[in-house]
Amino acid sequence: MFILFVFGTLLVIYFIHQKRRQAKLPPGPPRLPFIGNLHQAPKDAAWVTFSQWVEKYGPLVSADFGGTNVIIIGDYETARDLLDKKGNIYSSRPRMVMAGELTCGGMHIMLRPYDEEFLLHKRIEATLLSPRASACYTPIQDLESKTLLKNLLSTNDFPEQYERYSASIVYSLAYGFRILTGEEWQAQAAHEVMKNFAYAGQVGTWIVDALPILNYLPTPLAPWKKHAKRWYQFEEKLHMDNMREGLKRPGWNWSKDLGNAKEAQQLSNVELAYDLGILVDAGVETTGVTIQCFTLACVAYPEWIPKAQKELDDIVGEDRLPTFEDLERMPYIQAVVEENFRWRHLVPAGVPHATTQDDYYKGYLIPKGSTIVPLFLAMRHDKKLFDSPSEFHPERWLNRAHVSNFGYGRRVCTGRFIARRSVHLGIARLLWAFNIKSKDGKRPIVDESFFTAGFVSVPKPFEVVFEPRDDGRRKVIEQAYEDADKDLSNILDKVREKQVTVGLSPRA
Ligand code: HEM
Repeated sequence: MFILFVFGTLLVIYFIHQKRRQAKLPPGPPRLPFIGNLHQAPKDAAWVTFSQWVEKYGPLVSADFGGTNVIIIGDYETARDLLDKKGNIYSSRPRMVMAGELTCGGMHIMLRPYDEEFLLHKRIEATLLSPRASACYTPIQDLESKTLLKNLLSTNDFPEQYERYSASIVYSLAYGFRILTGEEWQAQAAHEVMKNFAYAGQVGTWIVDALPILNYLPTPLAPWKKHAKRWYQFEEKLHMDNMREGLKRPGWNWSKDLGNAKEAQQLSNVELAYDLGILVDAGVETTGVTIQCFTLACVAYPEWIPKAQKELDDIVGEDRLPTFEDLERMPYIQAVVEENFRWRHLVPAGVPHATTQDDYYKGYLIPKGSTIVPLFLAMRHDKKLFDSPSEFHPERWLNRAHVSNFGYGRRVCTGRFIARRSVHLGIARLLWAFNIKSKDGKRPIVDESFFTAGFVSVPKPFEVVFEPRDDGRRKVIEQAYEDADKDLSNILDKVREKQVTVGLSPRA
């Protein structure tokens, strides 16, 4: 009887404490006892429901998904105040048992908690991804974008061509070999890895993500462990095979450089292979899908294209391709790139962060362990900042400071200096070379249903014709490709030399 009384009292105290804490949380949809908002947790296209909540409750929303406190950030100001300025609190990641711990063995840098180990891996990679190092990789982007244009003279299959472009840049850097067709076994296996990862990370699919304690169960009672083990083994083999290949290839590359890092000596080969493998995976889909969105904007809102092409023609002329140096002098093309990121970001719900201690913001409590959703879609379609946000208007960016397209604070995308150049040069050269038109001559109506609903949201298939703007340009493309140095080891050694010239000390 006494025990029951004590237990009951503790329960009442607990509920009063919870209620008090809840009262201090940011506003949000009403919660049910015990499950909170679990019944409203979106399985797909979470950004749609979250954006409705932001519209209703304001730029800081809280929800409770079965005990996980979720804080949704719906405008740039709040994102900067919390994720950038309070990076010491907001830089961890939510725990993902199935995707992070089991499928990737805890070695996926994007899913690592913010701790000493994460910082060690970040430091080792930083040398390869710094602004100065990234600026040395332009000869690879130059070759791959020439290859992209040449291929688009004979095919309109742009999603595959963009993926080849993005993949070949990072494979060249990481492993010293190019992706020439996309049919290579490494590219195919990488697809399998990304598919498995997406499935492993699917919200609401794995009970162990809701109840991590279940992970202590032995494998016969935990069927998810069998899937995860198979996926882990497949991915580990791919990353290890690629790294071994990279070490054998002639010329400088990341596999050799990373392996020689002083701090790398305390890491196993598998950890190093994972660091490289994740960088490569992170670079493929992101860059390719970003340029797909640009292509969709070309056919859905073509009004801006003549202005962009005029700027290209004024600065570059008809007889050569745009270069990296030209990009600096083309504010309209820069505005196109910026608008492209705003109009449709490939991760509309952003990549979640997590808090490592309680925090207060404008009187609201943000509890330790909260999942923080930087809701890119709501920020980019904020009507206070952008008129008719669903339309594509590069003009918005001509007199406005650019915003972050690569995340926030201490978890900001480490590949952004490479990615931005790949996207920028790719877009400038495509616009210089082609009239990009929809195949049936109609403008597609682009709304949410035009995009897939997974974590990475991709335009659904649409048909486009890449028509060289004139015969002279066709010849320029063919000649530029013909004349390009295609000896990758030679290019990589030049990349290395360039690094030395700008004062860097390559480790291989
Ligand atoms: C257009 C292309 C790209 C876009 C739009 C993009 C975007 C992002 C975003 C939004 C994040 C999450 C940031 C945050 O949590 O606040 C991220 C993380 C990351 N990105 Fe990118 N990215 C791109 C290309 C790349 C490339 C080329 C690489 C590697 C070479 C790369 C490597 C990474 C890594 C390693 C992380 C995890 C950082 C961490 O957790 O600390 N990304 N990226």
